[in-house]
Amino acid sequence: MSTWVPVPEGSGFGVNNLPYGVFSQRGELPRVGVAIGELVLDLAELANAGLLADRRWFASGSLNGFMAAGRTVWQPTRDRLITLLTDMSYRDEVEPCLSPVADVDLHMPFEVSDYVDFYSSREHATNLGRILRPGSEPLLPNWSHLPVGYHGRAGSVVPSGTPVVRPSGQRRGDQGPVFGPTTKLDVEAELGFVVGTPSAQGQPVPTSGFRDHVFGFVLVNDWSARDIQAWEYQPLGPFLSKSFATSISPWVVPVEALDAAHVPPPEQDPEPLPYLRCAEPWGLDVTLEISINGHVVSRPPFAGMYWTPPQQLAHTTVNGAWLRTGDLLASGTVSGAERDERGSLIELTWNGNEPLELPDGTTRAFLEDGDTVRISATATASDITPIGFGDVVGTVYPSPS
Ligand SMILES: O=C(O)/C=C/C(=O)CC(=O)CC(=O)O
Ligand SMILES: [Ca+2]
Ligand SMILES: [Mg+2]
Repeated sequence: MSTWVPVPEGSGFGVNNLPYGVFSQRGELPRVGVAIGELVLDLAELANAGLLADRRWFASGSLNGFMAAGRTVWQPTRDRLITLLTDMSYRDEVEPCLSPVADVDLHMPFEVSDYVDFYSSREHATNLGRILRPGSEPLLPNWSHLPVGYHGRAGSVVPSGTPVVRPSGQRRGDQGPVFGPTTKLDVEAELGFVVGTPSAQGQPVPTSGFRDHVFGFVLVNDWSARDIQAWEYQPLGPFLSKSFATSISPWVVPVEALDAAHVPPPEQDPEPLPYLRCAEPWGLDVTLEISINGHVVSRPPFAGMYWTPPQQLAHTTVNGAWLRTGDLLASGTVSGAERDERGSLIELTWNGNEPLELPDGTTRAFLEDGDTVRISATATASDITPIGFGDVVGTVYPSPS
């Protein structure tokens, strides 16, 4: 499959990807677009020109309408876009609908309904257990029987580029709690998936229903204040330590685009209960990359995640809780077995005890004001053109207090 659009080598946005996002030209209203190479294809304009069936989903400041329309709309739209971008005979009509991504503003791609965050990397969960609960078993007995998760704060999910203001809160002190700006500001590199088609109240979605309900994947940075977290989290889990900002990437990679990147996930022992079994191999051969101020500090491998996206979806709905368009379910921090595969600073620096040395001569235990964190990811099966997720970026601003 080759496109007439010039796609630079290694772009990650080839015609096999076509991620959806929301963008605006200077002075114009946001609308839906698709990334190809270093360009964005304006779907509202394409529909205006009579080249796409329906305009109302695309002349919109969010993907929610299109996502709610379901797979019977997503699939023909994707097929049509591939035709328009590969068949030379459409070039003259389609070209006016392309603009350089560098010339547009990218927005929040969808409105988040609910936000769930899992804890599905065995390596991450083991590291956090060792750091936060030394002297006890790092993994609690439930961990290998269900994908542990918590409901996060949907309203604090922000698009890439949004400044992250250093949060204040309580942390443990020698003579009782201390209040002030966090001294342990951290990141968590994750992939998230977003629900398109809702489900009915009381009707669990099986693992085999993943494709019917899920629209696509984004990158997630679950910013975390580790000192606030360590003091507040027992027994109900993280609250203010993670609700001040969660950043997502602007491009939503369609579920189908990743079909070529599936790999068998790690073997699950003990065998999960029947509702968590999954016939398809839903490991994803995606490598994330975390950089601080332009220096790569880690490359976490998503293929090693113990609990897979369909298992997370089935677990979320097994009690009859229903899905809504815009529900965002994040994987949990992606960490591999090697030090340079860990998905958070608390792991990379072992709670600040082993600071990272950056090539610019500075060291980091946790984030400093002014630091810019960039997380990117690519699916790179050997026989496919790499599929990029773009990136999610955030700069730390000082506490206002
Ligand atoms: O082990 C803990 O108490 C806490 C762990 C986390 O902070 C992780 C969390 O947000 C879930 C994840 O990203 O894996
Ligand atoms: Ca997290
Ligand atoms: Mg909520």
